[in-house]
Amino acid sequence: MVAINDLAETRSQAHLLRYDSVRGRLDTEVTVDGDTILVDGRPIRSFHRPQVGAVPWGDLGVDVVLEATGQFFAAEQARRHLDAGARRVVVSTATVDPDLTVLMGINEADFDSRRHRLVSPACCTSSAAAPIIATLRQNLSLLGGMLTTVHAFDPTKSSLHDAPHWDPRMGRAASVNLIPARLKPGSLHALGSVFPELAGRIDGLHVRVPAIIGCVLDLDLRVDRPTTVDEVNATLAAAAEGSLKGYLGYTEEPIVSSDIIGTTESCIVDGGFTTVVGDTVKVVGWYDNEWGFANRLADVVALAGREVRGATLEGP
Ligand SMILES: NC(=O)c1ccc[n+]([C@@H]2O[C@H](COP(=O)([O-])OP(=O)(O)OC[C@H]3O[C@@H](n4cnc5c(N)ncnc54)[C@H](O)[C@@H]3O)[C@@H](O)[C@H]2O)c1
Repeated sequence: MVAINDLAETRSQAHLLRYDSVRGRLDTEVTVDGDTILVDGRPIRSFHRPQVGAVPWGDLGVDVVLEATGQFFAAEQARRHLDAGARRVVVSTATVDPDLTVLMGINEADFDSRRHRLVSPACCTSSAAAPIIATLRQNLSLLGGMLTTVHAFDPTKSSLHDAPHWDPRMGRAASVNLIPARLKPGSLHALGSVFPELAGRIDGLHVRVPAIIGCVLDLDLRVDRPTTVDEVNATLAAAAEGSLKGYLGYTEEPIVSSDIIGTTESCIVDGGFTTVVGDTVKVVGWYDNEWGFANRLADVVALAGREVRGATLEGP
């Protein structure tokens, strides 16, 4: 890592790297020298520039910028990092207009370093649904779907008290409410772009709840032929041990959300809840919205950076 840009002062960034209320204390030396953070002796420059594209990434020799402020995920904004000299940009959420949405384990082979300069790994929820969809569509044609995720509250909401917000529900105190919202267009675009048969045929909502980390996904898919719980579970369990190992997990243990903190898969299917009624298959899966998704971000940053130095760029 070469540099960080955040509104927070350097000491505060270093402190939050060392101490985390969920993951505990980092077992590595972190010190500060002016506007440089030293992690195990390795220097990381720290900038504090609120405008996107204000850090001279080119001068710093940066290959990939991870745009993770939550403010600049639209392509028009995130591309300013490219104007500032970054070779590639990965946005940390689902967006409607990336050069490519990469769902690890599913379509990373589509990544073309020459054409794809702005890449999205989707969001934690769409990347949790994706390995289930990718697995079941191999055996069953998918006609449509609905999903609900019960999701730990996150910094996009007011946490402690009611506050003004463009979405009145999102402004309400997240620590004492269940707060429903529709899935964002970026999440739907991510799934529809990688699974074209579901474009316009999948939707849903998330319900933010007062848990610090952890989400449970309830995914209902309409399928084109009769199936059984055993067939669905066997297919998902096989993928978890085979083609999607590391991205999809499978359990029949009676777990709750605390039990998935620190897991690295995009989703862990809870086979005990799989249900089939008529042409509808319900699959339930757990995911760590922070550490699990951070692992996907790291995967996609590595993918975007891998060939960057040798790549010949197409277009501006
Ligand atoms: N938290 C999750 O579960 C989760 C999961 C998947 C994706 N995401 C996505 O990741 C993004 C960030 O989420 P987060 O939970 O890490 O939020 P966060 O609030 O913890 O982190 C955002 C950081 O960006 C900094 N920042 C804000 N505006 C800035 C600006 N103009 N310039 C520079 N720095 C700025 C903030 O100081 C903060 O440190 C969002 O797009 C979110 O949708 C979050």
